[in-house]
Amino acid sequence: MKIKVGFGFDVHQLKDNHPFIVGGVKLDHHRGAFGHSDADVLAHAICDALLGAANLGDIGHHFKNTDERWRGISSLILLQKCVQLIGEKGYSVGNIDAMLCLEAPKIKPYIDEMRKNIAEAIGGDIEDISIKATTGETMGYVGREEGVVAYAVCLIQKQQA
Ligand SMILES: Nc1ccn([C@@H]2O[C@H](COP(=O)(O)O)[C@@H](O)[C@H]2O)c(=O)n1
Ligand SMILES: C[C@@]1(CO)OP(=O)(O)OP(=O)(O)OC[C@H]1O
Repeated sequence: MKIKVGFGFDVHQLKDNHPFIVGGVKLDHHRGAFGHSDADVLAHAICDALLGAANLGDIGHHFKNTDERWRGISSLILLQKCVQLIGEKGYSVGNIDAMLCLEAPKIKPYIDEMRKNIAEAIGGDIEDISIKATTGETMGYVGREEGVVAYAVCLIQKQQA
């Protein structure tokens, strides 16, 4: 078995009266993430972790933010496409561990739905998807609610030829 590790990071600007989609869940909040797609920071960090593990570049390389096909798209679809891309190199997803940095809202009540959405998108087991969160303790752009950040690591695996 060949096992590889990947790391992903993403940040999106927060704006008033904007939808806030994280892990495919629409959060109930007065501010939301701005981007070309649905700006799902968690899905994007996971995409980058998967692509990085397979040495396939990053999300912007595969899904350009000037391409009208991706405008407003659910990032769970982009995640499915990343799983297809690593699949073409013979890899499947082992596990994912992610960290969200956002001041508000509290995401604890949404975490299981996010894990389910991510697991469905990658065609994996919810037990292999971990999502955690921390605030910025009122400091920096996270603390001022100017932005939202996500980090993700993953393992991917394939049988040795
Ligand atoms: N947006 C968030 C941020 C944090 N949590 C949960 O609260 C705990 C305490 O947060 P700290 O920033 O003080 O570390 C943290 O362990 C998370 O479980 C959250 O649900 N949503
Ligand atoms: C996902 C893409 C493509 O719609 O756009 P955004 O939603 O702006 O997100 P970003 O994290 O900048 O990643 C890459 C993009 O090309």
